[in-house]
Amino acid sequence: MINGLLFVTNLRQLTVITFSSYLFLDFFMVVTIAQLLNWKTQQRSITVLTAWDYAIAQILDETGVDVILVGDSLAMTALGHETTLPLSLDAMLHHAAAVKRGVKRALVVCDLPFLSYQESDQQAIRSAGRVLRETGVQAVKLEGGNSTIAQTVSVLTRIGIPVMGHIGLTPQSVHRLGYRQQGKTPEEAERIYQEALNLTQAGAFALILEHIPNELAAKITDAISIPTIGIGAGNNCDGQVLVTADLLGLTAKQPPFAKVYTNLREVIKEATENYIEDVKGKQFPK
Ligand SMILES: Nc1nc(=O)c2c([nH]1)NC[C@@H]1CN(c3ccc(C(=O)N[C@@H](CCC(=O)O)C(=O)O)cc3)CN21
Ligand SMILES: CC(C)C(=O)C(=O)O
Ligand SMILES: [Mg+2]
Repeated sequence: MINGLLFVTNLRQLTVITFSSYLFLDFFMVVTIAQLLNWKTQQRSITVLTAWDYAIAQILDETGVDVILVGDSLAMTALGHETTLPLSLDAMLHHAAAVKRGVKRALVVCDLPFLSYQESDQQAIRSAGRVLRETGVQAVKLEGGNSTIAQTVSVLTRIGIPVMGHIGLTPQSVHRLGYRQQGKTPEEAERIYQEALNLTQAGAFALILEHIPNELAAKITDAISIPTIGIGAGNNCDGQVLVTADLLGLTAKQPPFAKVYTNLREVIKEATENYIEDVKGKQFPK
């Protein structure tokens, strides 16, 4: 309101005000799937981060991040498993419900764990249905883009369950693919491109592109109407996702494409050492 009064003073200020009120509105608006599509057309980058519990989700939501993903990477980062495969649907529901309780603004998406959707469309409906009913999150994500997976996405979408796709490096296939970059040969790139079209056609509302060449991610982003969210897929996607445990430096080792913004392992160690010293030295409690 105060800014609105200021704009009459000169034209340069008007530009500043308009821009800042855009950010201001973004910050207080609850994020919807329709908004993600708008942001793609406006070329306003979509920010996505993972979360695994209430406290982290609440902190991330307060920053104004757009989408919070309850990623099955929590099997590795929070539960200590070697891969994402051991995570059960019940364990995922437990984490997703906690995350959702911490979120007021961001759109919350939950990964469907390994073998909670690949068996049949019926299994996918039951699993995705449980995720929505028992946790309150707004959408599910599943891995792959072949015709079978696209069919599953189509079935879920048609019964009203929003689905985010995930192609390129799909960690639930680690024993077949490893963690190498995907889509390096022209044949592989063409297959991944087709998968992006399949999933768009099937009704997915957005696509994760993981660990594929920049040019392939750019080509897919240009070709499809839904937002692409990259991780190790270059700077030409409609948004980016990072595993929050990597961003915070909670993980001992990160993928080559991750950016570590702070070292919480060190911060936690120092605080803990200070506590131990205080107790042993009778400095706490006073
Ligand atoms: N903490 C964490 N961050 C992630 O981004 C993440 C997970 N966990 N768990 C699930 C998957 C696994 N991811 C990974 C893990 C390792 C590489 C990696 O080290 N790639 C190397 C070597 C691959 C190889 O040959 O084995 C590369 O140069 O591509 C990539 C993605 C991404 N996802
Ligand atoms: C890295 C993101 C896309 C993910 O699927 C996860 O964290 O499980
Ligand atoms: Mg995942």
